[in-house]
Amino acid sequence: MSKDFDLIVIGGGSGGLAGAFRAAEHGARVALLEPALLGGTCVNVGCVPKKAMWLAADVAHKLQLARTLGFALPPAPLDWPTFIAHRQRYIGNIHDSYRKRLEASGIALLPMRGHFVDAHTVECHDGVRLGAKHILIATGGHAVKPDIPGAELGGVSDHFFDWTAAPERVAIVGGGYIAVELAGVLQALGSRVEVFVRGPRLLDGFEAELTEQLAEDYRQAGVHFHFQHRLAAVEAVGGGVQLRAVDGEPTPRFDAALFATGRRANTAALRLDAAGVATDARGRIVVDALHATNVAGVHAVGDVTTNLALTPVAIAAARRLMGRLFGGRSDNALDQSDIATVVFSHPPLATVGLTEAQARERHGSDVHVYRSGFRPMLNALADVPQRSAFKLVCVGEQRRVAGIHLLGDGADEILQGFAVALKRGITLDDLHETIAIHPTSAEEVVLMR
Ligand SMILES: Cc1cc2nc3c(=O)[nH]c(=O)nc-3n(C[C@H](O)[C@H](O)[C@H](O)COP(=O)(O)OP(=O)(O)OC[C@H]3O[C@@H](n4cnc5c(N)ncnc54)[C@H](O)[C@@H]3O)c2cc1C
Ligand SMILES: NC(=O)c1ccc[n+]([C@@H]2O[C@H](COP(=O)([O-])OP(=O)(O)OC[C@H]3O[C@@H](n4cnc5c(N)ncnc54)[C@H](O)[C@@H]3O)[C@@H](O)[C@H]2O)c1
Repeated sequence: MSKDFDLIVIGGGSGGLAGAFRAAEHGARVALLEPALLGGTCVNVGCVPKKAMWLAADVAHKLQLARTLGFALPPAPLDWPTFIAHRQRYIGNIHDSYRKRLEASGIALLPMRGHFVDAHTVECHDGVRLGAKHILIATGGHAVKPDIPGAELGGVSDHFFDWTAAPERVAIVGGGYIAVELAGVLQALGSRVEVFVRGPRLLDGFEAELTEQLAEDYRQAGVHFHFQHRLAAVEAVGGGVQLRAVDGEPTPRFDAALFATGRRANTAALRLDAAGVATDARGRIVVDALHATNVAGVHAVGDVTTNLALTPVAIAAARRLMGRLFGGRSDNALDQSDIATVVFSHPPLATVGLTEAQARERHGSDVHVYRSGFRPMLNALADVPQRSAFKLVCVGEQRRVAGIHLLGDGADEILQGFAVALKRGITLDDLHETIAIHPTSAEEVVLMR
């Protein structure tokens, strides 16, 4: 049996759903294949449950501050099952709203996997073949563990979201987004956390000064770091695990270990060769600025491609693409420069544009850096030492703002508006001409000199 559509979308995560909805808005007949829960990584085992856990950790921090400031609160450890019930209800509501929207948009949802038969035909898991002029691949990625003995004894972020209590002692391997975010949450919710980083620092690609400050904040909160750690094996010991380094040194026992060592594109099961779709050495689909693959009619967005692996990037790419395919827009490439991003650490680290090192590489000595270090009022009131660190990177005689890097409470919410300004090419003078909002942390951004 074969059924024809204008568009077949493989994968119902951030990019796939955005593409399906936008194509249907433009009047396209759309089929969407998704074998698992609607919303993909972000909704089910990524941004959403992660942010929920981050909020729980934030409440734990605030309770601690409240006690210091004189609120007569008894110790209040988190009851994980209660919180998880709230978290999952929230996620369930997202599933319901997607399902309703798919129905209302007339999108055919097929709850199964698909793979290519040729560039215009997808075979579903049940053998049904679908044909379409356009196919969008949006199959995302999955967490990978290092290829070392005992790796199966450790979990990945997906497993973290199944936990119903904080383990007493946790080892986290990795120094990127997920390692830093989960370390912060687990520490705040009562675990003793040790982080094993193979390099010399956290969060490569982020502003080094701020990541050093973040590591110091984590240390003060009780997190232990092991930089330049060369992991050789994970071993079972006394109902838990220990990590063994290349030099033979074993760690003490942990109740659980999590790998946060990167993700790989979900391309292996797509039979891309049947359509002739090219991938890079890491299995990611190669796309041009318009999200076209090397095969006419086959497109790809999101984590399955070489783009930045962030939900808003997948969504924006899919919407642009559908505008071009079905909305009559001709050149509709996504501008992927200066994408703002936040690491949901404690406190959060928000960044847009060039770091100082990147700016110096591009602009030599014509780089001007402005800093602000201060204690947010709540921390000062409670006599908590944690400070915020803001940094502006400007270039040229005009002092065009090329990078904004904010570490501190509220940074996650402050950055979005300044990211618009940076993309519009503002200068330091523009910031200075803006009257501050007082008393806030955000005002520091317009006062740095
Ligand atoms: C722990 C964690 C936290 C994160 N936090 C953030 C954050 O705070 N902010 C942010 O912007 N990004 C965050 N991300 C990244 C974000 O989740 C991804 O960038 C985003 O989900 C990518 O969307 P996607 O559509 O490309 O893929 P996905 O959302 O992964 O969706 C892919 C879908 O394709 C389906 N699929 C796979 N193979 C097939 C097949 N053969 N046939 C049919 N369907 C298939 C899968 O079941 C899945 O539902 C986080 C990621 C993780 C892991
Ligand atoms: N707040 C957010 O927006 C957010 C949060 C989580 C994830 N994400 C997205 O998901 C992606 C994946 O996150 P991630 O943290 O898994 O990846 P990542 O690329 O950010 O970090 C991976 C880390 O693992 C280390 N590593 C890799 N292989 C290793 C090995 N064999 N042994 C030891 N360490 C190893 C790397 O050095 C790096 O520190 C991110 O790059 C980001 O795009 C975004």
